[in-house]
This record gives sequence, structure tokens and C-alpha cells, in this order.
Amino acid sequence: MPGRPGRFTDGRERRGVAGIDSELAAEQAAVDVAYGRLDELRASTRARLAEVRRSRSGGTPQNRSERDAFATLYEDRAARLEQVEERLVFGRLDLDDDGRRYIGRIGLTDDGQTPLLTDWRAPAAQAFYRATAAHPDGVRRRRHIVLRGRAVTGLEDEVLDLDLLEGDPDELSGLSGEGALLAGLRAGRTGRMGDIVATIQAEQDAIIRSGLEGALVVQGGPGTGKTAVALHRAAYLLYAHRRLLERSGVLLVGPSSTFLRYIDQVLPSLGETGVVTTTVADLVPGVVADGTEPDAVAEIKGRGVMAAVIGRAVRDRQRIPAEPVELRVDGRRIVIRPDDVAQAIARARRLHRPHNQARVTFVRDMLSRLAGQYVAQLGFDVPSDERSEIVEELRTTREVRIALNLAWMPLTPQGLLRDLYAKPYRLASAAPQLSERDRALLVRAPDAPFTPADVPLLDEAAELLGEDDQAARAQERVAAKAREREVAYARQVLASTGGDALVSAELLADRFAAGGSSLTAAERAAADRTWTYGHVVVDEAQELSAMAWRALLRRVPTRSLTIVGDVAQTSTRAGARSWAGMLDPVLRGSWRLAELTVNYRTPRAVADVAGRVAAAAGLPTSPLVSAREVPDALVVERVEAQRVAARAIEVAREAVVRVRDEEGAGRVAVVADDDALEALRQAAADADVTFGRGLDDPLVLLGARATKGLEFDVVVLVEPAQVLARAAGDLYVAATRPTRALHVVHARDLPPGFEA
Ligand SMILES: Nc1ncnc2c1ncn2[C@@H]1O[C@H](COP(=O)(O)OP(=O)(O)OP(=O)(O)O)[C@@H](O)[C@H]1O
Repeated sequence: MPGRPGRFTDGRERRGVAGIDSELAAEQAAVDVAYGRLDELRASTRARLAEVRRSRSGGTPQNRSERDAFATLYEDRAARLEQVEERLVFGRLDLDDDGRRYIGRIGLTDDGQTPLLTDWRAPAAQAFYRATAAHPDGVRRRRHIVLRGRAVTGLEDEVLDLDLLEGDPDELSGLSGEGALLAGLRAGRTGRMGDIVATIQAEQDAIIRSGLEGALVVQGGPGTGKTAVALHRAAYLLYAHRRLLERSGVLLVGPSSTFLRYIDQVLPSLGETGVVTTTVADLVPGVVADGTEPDAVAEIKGRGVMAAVIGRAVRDRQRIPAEPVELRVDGRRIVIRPDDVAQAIARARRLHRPHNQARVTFVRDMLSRLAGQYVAQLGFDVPSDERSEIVEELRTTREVRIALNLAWMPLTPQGLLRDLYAKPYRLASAAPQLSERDRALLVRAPDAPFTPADVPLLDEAAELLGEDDQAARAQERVAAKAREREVAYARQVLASTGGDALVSAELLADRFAAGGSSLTAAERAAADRTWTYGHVVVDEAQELSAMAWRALLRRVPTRSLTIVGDVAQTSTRAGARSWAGMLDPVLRGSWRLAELTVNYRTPRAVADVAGRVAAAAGLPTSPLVSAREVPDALVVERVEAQRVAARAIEVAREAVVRVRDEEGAGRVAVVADDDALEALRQAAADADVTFGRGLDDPLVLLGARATKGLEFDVVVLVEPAQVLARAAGDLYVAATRPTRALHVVHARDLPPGFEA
């Protein structure tokens, strides 16, 4: 008898899959074969790596760099094979033609190239996520295989062939693999995001496999899997477009370094190690932006108009002197004439090159004019080699250098921005579009640290300033020739070693060229401000300012982007209230929208109250269905004002114990407005309760905004009215973080919408 839909079977409940013991044993055998093959591949990769390492020292430099390149290749491969241990196999498709296909984390074949396991990203695996009884797509039965370690502990069947189906088809829920899904959702939080590869839902799968071209915007309420989908999409795109993306790389931009740590195991567990992750604050290599500033200041810095302000600030450093400047060089009178400077500036600008590069032309032009004055005073003609000596003499004369610098200052992005903020007259000249009040808000001391909102401005400045790149360009021409030879050689090497399925000739040539350097494409990309990526994924994209978008789009000229977020969770003033409002100006209307509608994280009662509060505060919330019903998930407790902090700590302490007793592990967060954190720290110290610092700690204290993108088993939310007063989006974020319970402790009146 075939299984019924959506039933989950494990050691305790053995309904649903007929003859469960023999089925479990049969699946165990299949799973053992897959793991056996994985072990073999690991061993052979290790052996090859050891061999390459052994032979590393001898031979010509060419041989050595070739071997180093292969060593990097095998190291990558070994790391990938290590990472896919957990739940290597998780599904099986039984097909109409009696064929059978196992679905897993990576593709595996046996020695004779017979498929053992189909990579979840392959077209042949798509039906595992998409097939329904209405559209079975050649599938009769979909089976979820649940593993603990390498042991098969549960099976769940969904029969898609209605003729085989017993019972009422209405029983089919909208969620695929519901038992496996709910089991996954119920598990205690570890502090690190896990992959969802075994239980991706159809609406998520459609987004993950959407084409590479253009900008795809994924809007979804809290807990709808936007982050999970974005990460799985990155892994999918790397698989489906490997040749294109392997060398150019994929960039993933997240809201904070805590968030990046939270997600950092997902891609490796999907077999992908080559994605560069960053925050906007870390986008420019070499810039540390750890300063803080009021939201109102960050908002001004994020406005699109700041591009023009930076442009103007650069041009302001190309200046015609008001009066002629007279200098003496070797007893001769040299005059820096405003007219000469004006003409030299105009000529240099006509080149449309960045400031520091155009400056080379300006200086050459000016020196030639000044040399003319010098020669005229000699009263005789000077041969050209002597004229060059005069030019050189002028170039190295301190007064001439100062005068030319004043007319066209060589600049770094940092210097330009510091000077702009520190000198109100510069700001007034560069930013006439800003009100006096806004300009006053931007003023600060030259030694103040940069803030995250400065980074896109520094990037803009770096673009307009450029480097003095004459030498670099000459070198580039030589390098281009050498590269042609290297790619041709790499192709030969690959053809003779049969390694071309692992890596393209271009990538191998890159590695040869880097002296067999252990730097992967991702590492090189991360260190290079001007690197352009093949695809960029932006999470929590609603927070990005117009200037941040400019900085990101510069890194992806093809505009191949995945943009995920929720316009109801915006907290910063520079962020978006609507995707069209944010993206139309930067992408000129060229983007497509997909929506996610099921909340997999927050229990229904909590999601409902969070939604009502958000709507009452006027946030543009999306309609949401909660996948989880958890009893007693919402507790609201009013106490006297002076008891709030102490009570919150008490509740948190109890929650830590409860979560541990129930799940063995789990995480609790006390979340409050930033201004309330000190009192909570004090109350915790008084009660001998310790807050952890890391993501894996059982109890943490966080400001509401800092919880963005994270999740916890239990959230103790302190004084929601105070959180709301800072930003409604922050309250919506904080309230939707728990997977099991939200416990509100308050003294002030609750925000509208809290009561049903
Ligand atoms: N198909 C799925 N199977 C199992 N778990 C899922 C699935 N989709 C989402 N989840 C889980 O739901 C939780 C929320 O997912 P995620 O953090 O990606 O949501 P989000 O939309 O980015 O949330 P937010 O906007 O609130 O930060 C995560 O624990 C994720 O693993």
C-alpha cells in the first residue's frame, strides 16, 4: 500500500509508509552507497593533494606554479567534500517510467558514471520541489528521507499520482514535505542559520531557480525565508552558470557583520565556498568605518544628491588662482597666470579622466607653459633635451609644486571627504543643494572616524579621483599578451589531465598567473575595490540608501542582482518604504518582483500581533500566513516601571532553562530600545545573570535594530512603546524574531494594535 500524503514517519510514529522497517532498511542501503562514494572521493582528493604537495619543490618556476594551482584546486575540492556530510541524501523521486532518483546536496556517480545522487540544483531535481498532485511532472511519489548522522531515521511520502492515492485529496496541504518541514522548524535554534535544502517550498524554489539576467526583487514579510532563499539562489546560480560566475564571482551584501556570521555556514554546507560576503560598511578595502552618527546625518549622506556634491567637491579642487602668482626659479621670474591655469584645466578636463589621472596632463601642460617663460628669459633657443631638464627643474621646485597643487590637488578619497566635512566653506561650495541646517549636520572634526554612511561616498570619490595609473596601464598591455599565452597553456594542461570538469581554462590561467597563489577568485575580488561581479545578492535591501545602491551597482555592470527584503521592516531613515520608490531611480524601472507569503519562523499568535502593530503604525506590511501554530506563544506582562528591567531578566533566565530542558539547546534574546540596554545590563548583573557575546551563547541582550535578520527560540521584548518611538520598523523586526515564544514586559501603555 502506498503512503498517504504529508505523513511523517519516524521511530515513534510509523504510519504513512507501508512496511516501514523494510523501507527504512532499503533506504539505509541507498544512503550507505552514497556516503561510501563520498568517502572514496574524499580519499582520492586527499591522495592527489598529498602527491601534488610532495612534488612541489622541484622543477621550473612554471612547473611549480602549475602544481600550486592544482594544489589550490584540490584543497577547494577537499573542503567542499568535507562540508556536505550532513544530510547528504534527503529525497527520492519515483518516476512514471519506474525510474528512481535520489536527491542530495551534491551530485555523485559511481565509477561507471551511473548516477547515484542528483544535485538538488540540477534540472532533474526540480520536481522534488515543484511537483504537485495537480502538476506531477512525471513524478508518482516524492519521498523525504530524514537522516541523523548517516542513519536513516524517518521517511515521509507524498503520492502525486492521484490514482494511487487513498483517502481524501483535500488532505493535501499546501506545504510540501510538511512533516520534514515542521520537524525542521521545531528544532531548537543553534545560533547559526542552517540550510533548507531538504524542504524548499515551491514558491521559494521558483525564486531560487529564476534566471540569472536582470534584477529580481524578492519581497516577503518576516520569516518567509528571504535570507534562506537568497543563499540557496546564490548556490544555484553558481551551479547553473558556473563558467560565467566562477571567475567573476558572486557578492552577497548583508546588514551587519553579526548577520554575516549568522549565515556563514549555509553556503559551504551547500558545497559553495566562493561567495564574497560583505556589509556596505566594508565595501571599500582598506577603509574602516566604525564611527557612529545620528540617523538624521546618515540619511543626508545617503541621498542621491550626494553624488553631485562629491563631484563638485572634486572639481572645487581644480582651481584657477584669483591673482597671478609670482615665483623665482634660478633667479628667473616665473608667473603662474590665471589664464594659463584656466586653459590647462580646461584641456585636462576635456579628457574626461579621473581627477588624479587628468592631473598628470594638467601638470605637464603647466610645466611646459612655465618652461616657455623660462626659456624666453634666456634670450636664445634651447635644444629639446635641455628643455626637458628645465621642465624637470621646475617640477622639483617646491614653490612650483605648491602652486600647481593649489590649482589641482592630488587627492585621496579619505582626504577629500575629511576636508569637506571639516571646512564649512568647502561644504557650502560643494553642496548648495543642501539646506544650511543639513550642511551643519555634516560638519565634524578632521580626525573623526568614518561611519558606514561615509563608505558609499568614499567609493564615489575613489571613482572620480582614480589612481595615477600610467605605469599600471603600460603593465596591463604587457600582461594582456602574457595572459593569452597562459590561457592557451592552461587549456592544454586541462586537456591532458582531464581536469576540465573541475575548473575552466581561464580560472586555471588566473591561478598560474598569480604564481599558483592560494588566493581564490573570491579572495582576489574581496581585496579589489574595482572588481566587477557576475551577480550580486543584497539582503535586507530595504535599508540601502541611494548612495549605497550607486556603490553596489558599480560592482555589477550587468545588473544581474537578487534583491531581498521587506519594506515593512525598514528602520533607517535612508531606507525604503516602497521598492519602486527605491529602485526605479537606480535601476530605471528595470526589475522584476517576486513575493513570499508564508512565515516559517514566527508562531501564528506572535505573527498576528506583530502584523497588527505594524499596520497600526502605518507600515506597508505584506499579507502573511504562519506555518507554525505554537501554544502559549505570546505572553504580555505589565509591571511597575521600576520593575521592568528586573522582571525581564527573570523571565529570560526562566526561558533559558525551559528551552534547554525542552530542546537540549536553544537561544533566548532580551531585546529593547538602545537607550534601555544599560539598565538591563545592570539588572542582569544584580541578578547574577550573564549575557553572552557570541551568536552561539544561550542568552544575549540586543538593541531592537541589531536583531535584524536573526532568530531566537524565545524573545523577551522590553517596553515595546519605547522601541516604537525610535522606529516602527524596529518593533516589527524585534517582535518577529522568535520561533517559539514572545514574552513582552512593559510598564508604559502598549502600542496600538497589541490588543486583539
Ligand atoms: N522551506 C523551508 N524549510 C525549512 N525552514 C525554512 C524554510 N523556509 C524558511 N525556513 C526557516 O524559516 C526561518 C526564517 O527564514 P529567513 O531568516 O530566511 O527569513 P527572512 O524572510 O529572511 O526573515 P526576516 O525578514 O524576518 O529576517 C529560518 O529559520 C529558515 O531556516
